[in-house]
Amino acid sequence: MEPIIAIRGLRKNYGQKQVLKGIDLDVYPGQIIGYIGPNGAGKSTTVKILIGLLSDFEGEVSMLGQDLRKDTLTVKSLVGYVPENAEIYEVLTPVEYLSFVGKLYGMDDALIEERANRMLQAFGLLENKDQRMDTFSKGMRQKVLITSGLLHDPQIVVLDEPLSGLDANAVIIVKEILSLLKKEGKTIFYCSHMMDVVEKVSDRIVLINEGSIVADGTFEQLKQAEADTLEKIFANLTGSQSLTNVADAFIHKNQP
Ligand SMILES: Nc1ncnc2c1ncn2[C@@H]1O[C@H](COP(=O)(O)OP(=O)(O)OP(=O)(O)O)[C@@H](O)[C@H]1O
Repeated sequence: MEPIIAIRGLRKNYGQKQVLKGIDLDVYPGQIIGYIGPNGAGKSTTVKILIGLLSDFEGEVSMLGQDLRKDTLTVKSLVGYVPENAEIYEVLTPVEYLSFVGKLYGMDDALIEERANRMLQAFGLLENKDQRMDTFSKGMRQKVLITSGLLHDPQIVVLDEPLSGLDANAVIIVKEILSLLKKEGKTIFYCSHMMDVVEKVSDRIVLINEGSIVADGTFEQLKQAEADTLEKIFANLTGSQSLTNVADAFIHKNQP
């Protein structure tokens, strides 16, 4: 099977700082990849490259067989992106915002309305659909962002910490949405710090540390190689010192 996302020798620098140090990764159609790593590991940088927001990288990235550098527009039309936070146009209502997003993807009005209503209803936001979003809570805005990322029925869905601000019920809905998308054959690239969710929804976990992949496999494979929970696996492979000692040093003055 051909990979739907193929990343070869991906490097990215910000000034002198090398943030991605040669990432090689093949993602196959229908996989849910949990892309995890400590703060500053390079997850969002990878995501920004995949969705075509950053183009000054070294290496090769192809999505759906298209070279990202040569055909950014096609790739963008087939990929859905759900960010953690976005500059959402707060003076708009969800209906206005989603209609704007849908039109950018070339969708017709009837399809936008049908899909937007269905998704907003699932999130319990239908009664707020004509309300300006500057009156919304963080979680309500996040639900609109998730809806806008999935509105055009993309083949690949890239999510960067999408559960930020969501209540427990919405988290359950999003987890369910991810497994339904998988059943439809969509490919999901999911970045998160919520280890319990990653453990449950991902069928492959890729752990990145300081710009390099340090583990790649199913949760079962990582468990056999490292430890019995994803939290422990994460700590084993990325913690430079005992995390308990770090907490202790944070709270207590060093004893002479
Ligand atoms: N625009 C930028 N200019 C300079 N440095 C940047 C920029 N964006 C990110 N970096 C640096 O690149 C490194 C990787 O950042 P990135 O946002 O990809 O990490 P991350 O794994 O997503 O982290 P987090 O879990 O905290 O979101 C960090 O050291 C960060 O300071």
